[in-house]
Amino acid sequence: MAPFPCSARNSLNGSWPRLQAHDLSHTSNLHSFVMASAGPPYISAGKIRELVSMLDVINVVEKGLADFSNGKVVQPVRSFLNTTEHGGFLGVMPAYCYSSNCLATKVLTLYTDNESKGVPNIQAIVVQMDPSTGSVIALLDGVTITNMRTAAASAVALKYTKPPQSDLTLCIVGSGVQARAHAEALREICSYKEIRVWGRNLERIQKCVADIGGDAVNAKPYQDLRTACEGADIIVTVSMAKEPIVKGEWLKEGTVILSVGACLPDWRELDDELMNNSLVIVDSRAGAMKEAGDILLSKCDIYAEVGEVVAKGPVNMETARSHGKKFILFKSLGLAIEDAVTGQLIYEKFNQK
Ligand SMILES: NC(=O)C1=CN([C@@H]2O[C@H](COP(=O)(O)OP(=O)(O)OC[C@H]3O[C@@H](n4cnc5c(N)ncnc54)[C@H](O)[C@@H]3O)[C@@H](O)[C@H]2O)C=CC1
Ligand SMILES: O=C([O-])C1=[NH+]CCC1
Repeated sequence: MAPFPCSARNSLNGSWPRLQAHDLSHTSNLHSFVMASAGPPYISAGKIRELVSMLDVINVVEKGLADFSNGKVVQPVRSFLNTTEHGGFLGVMPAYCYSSNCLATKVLTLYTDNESKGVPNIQAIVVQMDPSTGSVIALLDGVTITNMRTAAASAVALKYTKPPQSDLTLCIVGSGVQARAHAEALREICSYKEIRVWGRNLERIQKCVADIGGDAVNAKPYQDLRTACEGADIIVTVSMAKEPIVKGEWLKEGTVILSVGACLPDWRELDDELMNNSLVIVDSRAGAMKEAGDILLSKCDIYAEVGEVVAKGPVNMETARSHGKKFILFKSLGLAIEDAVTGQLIYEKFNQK
């Protein structure tokens, strides 16, 4: 539940009312004052999942990515700073889009070994603003938004690159938060005869397989990464690896790779052979040239932004082969516009309730 009713806001412009001294003369007005002075609503993880489905998020992210590549989004490449002594990062991700009428910023932290401390590796909050005034209209759980919109962006990429055959094998490399979100989102796009889950720890792989749906969705644990990747039609990499772990020589021609981890210039998940044999689609060219270790260090070419592909139509292996490539790869780094459009959708649904 929201901590206070949305009716405390000015229904015309969404801002918080200014209070006069006489407003406090009645208990009910005092109540309104307490409500209003508490500030904008906080929309929690549970509430977000009640308000929007994964399919809703896929749809707004698809439009957001197209708008981004079409010049309708104002968004700098995010800035990251290191908390060097603690091995983490703080990122700030602002975006404004006039066609979606949204203005927001996400603040996130990225740590790689928080598990021992009992907190997630990625934590975040999204601050949603009214573009016409700059007033903060809502604070939203940024972990849920990050999970949903990241998997939604991969689902959009898969929608436009999916292999033609039915009964596909999906391999998920990693068994954390994004592994679960991707299993949910990618099932909106294709059906799978097998969902393979690889991780470094059997107990965690089995937990992830069970959370995804186990036998009901044909999910199976894999402890050997090469075996998990061999013969897969779609591979999604969602690990915290900093060195290449997936090799091009393992993959069959025509594999679609959704590469979601390795979001820093010296981090890798994929080897040079895989990168150089792939038709590479990115979420943002500017972001990729600053942050994508797999692209920067392999020196591979970029074919297009995913928003351009959304505008022009699907890409298939014929296109890849005509560029001398064996695989199609989407390199996701995560864009502020994905958070902004998702936050706006959640805020609008919150106000309709
Ligand atoms: N592109 C985007 O928009 C986003 C990308 N990410 C990235 O996705 C990846 C996964 O994120 P979460 O699932 O939230 O993290 P998580 O911490 O929940 O899961 C990470 C997984 O990677 C495994 N792992 C850790 N170190 C590894 C190593 N050296 N080699 C192989 N596996 C290793 C862990 O055991 C775990 O299964 C991260 O790299 C994160 O930065 C996360 C959010 C958004
Ligand atoms: O876009 C995003 O939120 C993130 N990208 C990598 C870590 C988190």
